[in-house]
Amino acid sequence: MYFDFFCLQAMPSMQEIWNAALLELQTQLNEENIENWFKKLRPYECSDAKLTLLADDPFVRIWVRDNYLDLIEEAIEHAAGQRLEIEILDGDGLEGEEVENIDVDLEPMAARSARLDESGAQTALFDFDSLEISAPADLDALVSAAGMNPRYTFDEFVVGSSNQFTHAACQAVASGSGQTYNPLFIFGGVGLGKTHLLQAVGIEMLRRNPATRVKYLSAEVFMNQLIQSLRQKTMAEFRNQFRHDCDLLLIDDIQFIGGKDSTQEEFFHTFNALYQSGKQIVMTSDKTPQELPGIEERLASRFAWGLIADIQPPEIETRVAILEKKAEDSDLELGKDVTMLLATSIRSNVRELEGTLLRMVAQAQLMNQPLNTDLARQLLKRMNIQHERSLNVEQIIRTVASHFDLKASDIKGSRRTRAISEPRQMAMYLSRKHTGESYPELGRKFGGKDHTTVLTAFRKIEDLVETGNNEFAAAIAELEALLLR
Ligand SMILES: Nc1ncnc2c1ncn2[C@@H]1O[C@H](COP(=O)(O)OP(=O)(O)OP(=O)(O)O)[C@@H](O)[C@H]1O
Repeated sequence: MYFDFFCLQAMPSMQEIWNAALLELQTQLNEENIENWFKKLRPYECSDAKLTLLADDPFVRIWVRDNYLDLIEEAIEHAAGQRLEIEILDGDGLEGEEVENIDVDLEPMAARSARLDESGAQTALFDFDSLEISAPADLDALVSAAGMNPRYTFDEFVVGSSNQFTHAACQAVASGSGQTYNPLFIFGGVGLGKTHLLQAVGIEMLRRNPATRVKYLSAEVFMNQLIQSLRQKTMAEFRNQFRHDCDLLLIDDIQFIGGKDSTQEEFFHTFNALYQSGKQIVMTSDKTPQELPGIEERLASRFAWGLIADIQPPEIETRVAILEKKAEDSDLELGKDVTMLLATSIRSNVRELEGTLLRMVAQAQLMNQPLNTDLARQLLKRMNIQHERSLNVEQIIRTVASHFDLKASDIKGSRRTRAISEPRQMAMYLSRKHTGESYPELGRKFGGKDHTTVLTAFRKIEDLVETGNNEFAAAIAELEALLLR
């Protein structure tokens, strides 16, 4: 067997293969992972087909086997030049080679690869530009190891006018075409998808190049790690991990460092070091840099050097699309009426929208009932969620009348020409659906009609909309868009 190990024309030892694999893993996983799992393994035996590693701690053995085996196999394949089966055995009582110095060279693999390519003198073993993560499971492992949620991808994000600018900026950064957007500063209200987009940048960069050293953390975690490093006198390592061992820094909720002077001081130097070496920084916040309370001017001005992008609460079409996507992803069947009811009840927080949907579905299942609008309305009431803006019958009558060039008195009157009776029936349908008032009460509000007239109108329009009658469905959708905006 011939190993091309870091361009040295010699057979590498089992220890060298393991060291090289660890070096590659170091470029993909954070230090904590390396310390907790990989430094606790040692190579034991190597044949043409198999490399055996030992772990003294049974938990480490099981955890690594269940979570990182694919990654190890890939790293070993790159190091050894061929695929080997990896086996992890209980090391208790077995002698293995101690792994002493895996930090032989902290220069990132990608940089090493590029330097060697440029010189042309040698062939680099690792070509990260062409390195593709084949199985999504590998990407998921990288993403989880970086502390991110594999679900927070661009694909899972529903784009609407409230977030399309920020979404586009994030995509530009992730594809490397947004080099002037440094830093990218995302701000917006609670639960609107800031963290989702922030992590989507990291996930996309890892997908494009698994060797990217992505650091994702909240500003609070940054501060906690800083305090711990000060206590444990490990500041050099703390600084290194952010200032040098990082290609992309994703900081969530930067507003947290407001008023925390030492954290701001440290972050200021981290920011400068990364910025000067051309490394991308993306931050999220609940306010613009200038509005952040307790943030030093020198930091606030730096935050505004690149691009500031905001996320607004989603408009009705986006709320509906988000609900449909979440329902589809969870294999849930959600009627159009229920979707609309939820989308009109929760307007300003996507997290709440998503959470309420899942709770409602779970409760309907527990009660063994289909999730129709009546049950959904009851559940919303029980969850103490009111329509954020409640519609009343008068408003609906006026809106329908003006949409069809009629007067409110036509809708409430008794003329039965089609041009009037159809809009009247639609107004009755919308009133029942969006106010939930009883049929007799609605009859009174529609000019003293019998409750069966309202009931018949409601059922007729509901039927037409559900069976996909385009003319009626389109008219109702237009009216709802007008009423619920
Ligand atoms: N446009 C969207 N498409 C799909 N899912 C979304 C969208 N916006 C938000 N979400 C979902 O809503 C939830 C909350 O989003 P996220 O945590 O990113 O909000 P945030 O703005 O960071 O909130 P906070 O201000 O509380 O930190 C997540 O599950 C996210 O996937």
